[in-house]
Amino acid sequence: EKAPYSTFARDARSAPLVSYYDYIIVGGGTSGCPLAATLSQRAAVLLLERGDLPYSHLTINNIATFAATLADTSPTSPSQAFISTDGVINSRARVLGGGSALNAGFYSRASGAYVGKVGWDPRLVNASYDWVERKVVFRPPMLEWQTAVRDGLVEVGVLPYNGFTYEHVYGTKVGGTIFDQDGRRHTAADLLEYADPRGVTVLLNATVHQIFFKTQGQPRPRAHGVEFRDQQGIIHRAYLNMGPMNEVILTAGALGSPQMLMLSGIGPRAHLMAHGIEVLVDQPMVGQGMSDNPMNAIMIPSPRPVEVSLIQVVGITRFDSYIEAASGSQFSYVGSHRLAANFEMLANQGRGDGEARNGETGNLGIALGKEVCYSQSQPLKNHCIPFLFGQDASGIVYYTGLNNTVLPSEINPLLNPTSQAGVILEKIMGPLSTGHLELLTRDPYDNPRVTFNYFKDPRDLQKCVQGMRTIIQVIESRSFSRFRYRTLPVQTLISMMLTLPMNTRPRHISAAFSLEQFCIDTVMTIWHYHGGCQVGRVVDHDYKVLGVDALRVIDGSTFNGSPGTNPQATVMMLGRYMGQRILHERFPNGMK
Ligand SMILES: Cc1cc2nc3c(=O)[nH]c(=O)nc-3n(C[C@H](O)[C@H](O)[C@H](O)COP(=O)(O)OP(=O)(O)OC[C@H]3O[C@@H](n4cnc5c(N)ncnc54)[C@H](O)[C@@H]3O)c2cc1C
Repeated sequence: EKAPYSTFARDARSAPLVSYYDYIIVGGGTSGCPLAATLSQRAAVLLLERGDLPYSHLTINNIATFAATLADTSPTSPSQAFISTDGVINSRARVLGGGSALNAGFYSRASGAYVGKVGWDPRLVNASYDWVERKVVFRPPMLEWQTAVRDGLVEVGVLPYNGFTYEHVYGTKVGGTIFDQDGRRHTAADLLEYADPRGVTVLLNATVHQIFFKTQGQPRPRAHGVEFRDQQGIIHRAYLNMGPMNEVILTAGALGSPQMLMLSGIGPRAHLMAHGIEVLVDQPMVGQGMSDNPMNAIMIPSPRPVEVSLIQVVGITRFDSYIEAASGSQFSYVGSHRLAANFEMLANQGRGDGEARNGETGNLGIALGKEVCYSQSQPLKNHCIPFLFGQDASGIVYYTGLNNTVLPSEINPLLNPTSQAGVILEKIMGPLSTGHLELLTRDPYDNPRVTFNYFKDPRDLQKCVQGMRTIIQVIESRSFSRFRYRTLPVQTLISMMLTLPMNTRPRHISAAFSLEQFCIDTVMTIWHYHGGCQVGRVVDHDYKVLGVDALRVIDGSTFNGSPGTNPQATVMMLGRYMGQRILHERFPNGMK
């Protein structure tokens, strides 16, 4: 450790208009930070991040305010909301540390089989994981609610129980977390503490608009610099020093990296031309193979207090569904406290701003109100959600599932923030369903349009159904019984889920009875989206962009499948791993 990274990270407004480096890294995220720290040991590195320092945002720091960060949709939010064309509300990072500054903290390595399939060197992989773990990974506290989920998983046969381990092994385990014992978040930005401060410059609020290429006198286009803009819109240019080993490296994430390639002229010809972008390399695979592991969940109101916890336990099943859980006030799966607040406001007013539903009546004979439409609020603008609610004569708010099961608000954690609940969720491995990404505008600050095609492959749907069945068994297990109301059967919990504004997709009556339809209607993201610059399609096995020189992509956009149960361990590892490999290429005779 050489120095705290805040000593060499500064706002881009103070940067020179023109500067020169050996490596220019675009995106100070989960892989960009460890990569920059590693390369700085032997080269001059510029790391450009469009967001700010993570710890200047108070909500990032604290485990209890996980959802509040995602709910911040202001233009300077560290979390940039987007909705895929599938109608699933999602977030991408805009902050140093990237997704590791927003995420639920769970840390779990990729399997040996994954490492073998990708073709990584297992020794260097393990050393790189160790390097990450020494700085930012902790053992979670495992209090009562998480323990009940763990015991429930074991009771229903997700075996063996493997105790606390970072390894990816079948059965139930407790994994690592980037939240320390005080619930304080550590991020990939902390890995910059490994950097040599003389070798690295980190510029914040620096949005890269374009990569420059030399074409004259080159066998093929060669990256030689980037244009970035500071917060005031001032244009700066950074170029590579002379030298055959110097490179621009994209670490802008699964949305940012394919977007940046396209903005720089590498992508499908017709699409680039439609946006008036000069085509450098016609590369139809850029933006293809986008995948997001679907997440489905059941929320369980608890009669007893529960701890505030994010993911600590995982059940790794043999049918490729991973069961995880979170508890306490943050309710991550809704995606946003703001949605809950919107709903609460509308419910208390007893009206939505959408069309009224005609005189439907719940099973308690309460006249139910309207569906909730979001005409003002981002990111749900112009979306209606079939979310019915009503009030009885005493003014108590009720809400209803599609089969008209009415629950009083005191056991609805969304309406009653003081009540206690947890959520058990499942994510499917892979997934096999894929989609694509397209530019909407030429402004790198705007989100591209993304389609994930959740459950298009029926095998993904079957994994979801099996995962949901396991969740139901855990809820009904003896081990978990203290944390659920006996008066709320699972069927009611399922109905309750169908009322929550977790996505903008239509809900079907049959979803209350068919787990297939439930999976489709209530799909959410676990934010593990990846692809767009996949190995073998856009980059080679050394992560070099096909068809050009001096340009690599090293981040989640290169994955053909999400690694481990959750990807961040492997994304951070990959930054370190590739940093080491690039330095070995640069100094083949040794680092000294
Ligand atoms: C809410 C949430 C919860 C999650 N929970 C977990 C979890 O519990 N466990 C787990 O393992 N994983 C989790 N993940 C997933 C994990 O965090 C991501 O897969 C991982 O962080 C992706 O890393 P990356 O390096 O590919 O991209 P990122 O970390 O997103 O890095 C990309 C960086 O590039 C910057 N950038 C983009 N475009 C530009 C540009 N034009 N100019 C300059 N900078 C740019 C962005 O601001 C960002 O900082 C979660 C993710 C989210 C969002």
